[in-house]
Amino acid sequence: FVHKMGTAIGFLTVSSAVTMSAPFFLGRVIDTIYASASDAETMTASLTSLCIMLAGVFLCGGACNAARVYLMQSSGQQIVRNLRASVFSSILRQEVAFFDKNRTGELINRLSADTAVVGRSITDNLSDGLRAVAQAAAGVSMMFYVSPSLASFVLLIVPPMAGLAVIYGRYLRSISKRTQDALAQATQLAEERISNMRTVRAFGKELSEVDKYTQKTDHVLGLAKKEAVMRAGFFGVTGLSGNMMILSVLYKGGLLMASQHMTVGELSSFLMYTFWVGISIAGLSSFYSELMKGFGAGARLWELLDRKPEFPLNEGKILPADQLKGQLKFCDVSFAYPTRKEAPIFQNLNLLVPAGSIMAVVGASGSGKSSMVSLLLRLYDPDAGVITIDGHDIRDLNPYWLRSHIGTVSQEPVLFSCSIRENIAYGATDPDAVTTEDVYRAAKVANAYDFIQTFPKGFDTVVGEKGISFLCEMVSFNHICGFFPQNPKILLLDEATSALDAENEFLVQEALERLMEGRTVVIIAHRLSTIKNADAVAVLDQRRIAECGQPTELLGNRQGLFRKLMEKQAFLQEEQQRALI
Ligand SMILES: Nc1ncnc2c1ncn2[C@@H]1O[C@H](COP(=O)(O)OP(=O)(O)OP(=O)(O)O)[C@@H](O)[C@H]1O
Repeated sequence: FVHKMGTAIGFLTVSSAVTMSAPFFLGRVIDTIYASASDAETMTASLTSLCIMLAGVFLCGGACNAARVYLMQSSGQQIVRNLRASVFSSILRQEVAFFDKNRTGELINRLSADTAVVGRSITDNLSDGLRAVAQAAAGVSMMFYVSPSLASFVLLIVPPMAGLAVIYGRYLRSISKRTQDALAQATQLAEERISNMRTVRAFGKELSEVDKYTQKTDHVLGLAKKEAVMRAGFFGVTGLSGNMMILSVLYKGGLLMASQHMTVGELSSFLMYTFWVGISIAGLSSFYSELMKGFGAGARLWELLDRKPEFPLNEGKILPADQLKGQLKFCDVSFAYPTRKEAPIFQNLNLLVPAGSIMAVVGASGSGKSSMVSLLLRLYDPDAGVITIDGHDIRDLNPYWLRSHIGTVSQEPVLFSCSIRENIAYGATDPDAVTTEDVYRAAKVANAYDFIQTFPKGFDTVVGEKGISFLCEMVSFNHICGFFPQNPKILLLDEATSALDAENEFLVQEALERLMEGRTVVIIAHRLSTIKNADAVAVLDQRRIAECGQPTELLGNRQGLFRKLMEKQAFLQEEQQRALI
């Protein structure tokens, strides 16, 4: 990169030198024409040779300029690419709580829009800016060389213009940050509504959502208009002062010519230099505005790039896999989600899941069943207390290692929009090494093979529908279990309630039961059959485990919470059946 930039700056120097020497030589051409105007033959000869030489020099300058633009642009695109990769990597490293606080739309906006703004500001813009600086400097020097007195007169205009530029730059920087923020909010709104389109449609909110989005974009538009007014004012003033400058050069230059202090060629050269300096200053001011915009967007990016995730990603203790028994223990665990500190989910929760046993967790909706799973996966850390696996605090363990030894099947698995085959292989350590046979074998273990074959495209079906994705997750999970060395000792299952039809549900259930053998299982249970087959049931209530014991034992306690919960469920099921009839 440094090498490329160095070469580009070399080309820039040559092309600018050629450009900036042009007015000087053109002045000479004019003087030649003037001096030999009466002698046509001499004039033709000297004019031809001068013009041929100059054309060669200009050709060289043009080529250098093209090379500079190419090099700058390509290294600029390289910077944008690297920036995008680093920002994406930094986002993916953050702890789960970070994603509760920062919405997807906003992060996507940083990844696409902010990187583009920063990219533009340090690529094309930097290249044009450097050129403008070089040309302005050379132009001013040449102006002094041609006529020091005229130059000092003209340059009186520079200090007030510089002051104006500084004020304008400051304003632009702040407004650009506000515009990017407003844009992020609009993107976030759009992202949420598009991804929850079903809800929007169900409530018939399309028009009001369009209104809301329009309001957000109106805000962006308002800011953009303010920026436009500022820009208009600034460019108007710079344009006007440029013209005034030329006018004053002609006036004062004319007087100097009259007093024989300047030739017509010198005045022409000077005028051309004034033009060049004017153009370069205009270039500098747009360079400056783009740079300020880049700083505005960049500030948000650096913030993200510099952010250290609260949890390590891949450091900590690794236990020998064959020694892992899978005993799980919650000791006095208290926890509240970082975004809702005022609403604790657990307070002094205690639970022991012996190695190799099946623990069904039940509780009312919102009692924190899924939160227990999140804590076990170390997506969040408890505020107090410890969670251990075989007596080891999970905070001391390597999170990668921990998660590779815990198999999870969630209620609503979100898969990527690729084929079932690719989704099945996703869980593997090296998805590229997974063969078609591996995929089929995994599908068979999960009882999903026949089901998947019923789709017209079989394993090449692109995942989307809920039922299909659930089965795929099953298969991918089996894959990890059965064919890969990790072979998770611990399973965390969030039992599906409704995604499948009766026949497939039976098949999935059967596959799950086969998988549970010989592993420690924590299952968020919704079915009575699952609960009855578990070794123990834990009932979550009031931020702790209210009851824990064998299912039959707990059912025996008529006043117990479990019994009440079950009665309610049985009642509800009866109601549902009656409604169906
Ligand atoms: N990421 C989060 N940030 C803030 N609050 C959350 C988050 N996830 C869940 N909660 C809240 O924590 C509480 C417990 O949620 P949790 O999903 O663990 O309950 P649950 O028992 O699994 O419920 P359900 O049976 O409906 O899935 C709920 O009030 C929920 O709104």
